[in-house]
Amino acid sequence: TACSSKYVLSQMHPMWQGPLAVPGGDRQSPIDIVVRKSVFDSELKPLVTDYDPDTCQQIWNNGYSFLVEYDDTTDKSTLKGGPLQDKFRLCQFHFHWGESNAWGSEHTVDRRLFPAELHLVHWNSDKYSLFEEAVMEDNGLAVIGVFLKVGKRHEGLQKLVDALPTIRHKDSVVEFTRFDPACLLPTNTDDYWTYHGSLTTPPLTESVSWIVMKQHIEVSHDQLAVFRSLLFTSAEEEVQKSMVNNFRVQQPLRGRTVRSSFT
Ligand SMILES: CC[C@H](C)CCC(=O)Nc1ccc(S(N)(=O)=O)cc1
Ligand SMILES: [Zn+2]
Repeated sequence: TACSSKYVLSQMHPMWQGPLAVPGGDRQSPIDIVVRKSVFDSELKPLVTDYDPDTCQQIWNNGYSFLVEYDDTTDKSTLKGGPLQDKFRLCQFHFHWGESNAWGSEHTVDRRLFPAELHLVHWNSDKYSLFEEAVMEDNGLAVIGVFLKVGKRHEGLQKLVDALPTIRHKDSVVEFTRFDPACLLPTNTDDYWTYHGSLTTPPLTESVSWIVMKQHIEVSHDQLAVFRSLLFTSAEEEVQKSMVNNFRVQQPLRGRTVRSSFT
């Protein structure tokens, strides 16, 4: 899909972590969510996700994370409600993780780090006709963030974990069908924080309505270990580098308010 091919353009080695010159740069992501400074907003609605597993197409290693991509040529897998005024189309989901269980998430809650974080990426199909248009607009994207904790095995995740050894190297892709991303959402999707931010990898465009779930999901130690068996490097490269620590450091809040859907 468009979102995926474009994503490969933006794949960068984590070395870019530095303060890249970003237009404006006053609404960058990720951030630390300071719970006691978040503001309850009673206008915030429950999230409404409507994902069709038949739109799942492929899974691939883009040299920074692994992406599960969805057919976003129709409104078959959508997100609406929450803080959003429009309908958003799912185009892909991916994760960020650490080399150890002590860190790996991009967002933090009162400075608390999680071992990994899931991002479900959607674009505003009411206002734009293509992902790459939406990615440049300030209300173009909506990304749901879900924290992962190490605990019991996540049955729904296992199908995805089993596919990872087939895409160990950068630019490898395999067909991946009939995966319902709703199984990766926590049981409670009514409680979330939301704020206006950016993509967390280049082009770092400030086009994202972030929706960070309060409730985490659990995955097993072994499942997370398979994430770490992926490689940043392609098959040809002599030195193979483990795909770990593919997260961006927290960015300044710059006066933004984080709203909460719960008290
Ligand atoms: C013109 C298209 C441009 C290359 C964007 C391609 C893309 O989809 N990038 C992307 C998506 C999600 C995140 S995150 N980690 O969820 O903030 C980071 C980067
Ligand atoms: Zn991400």
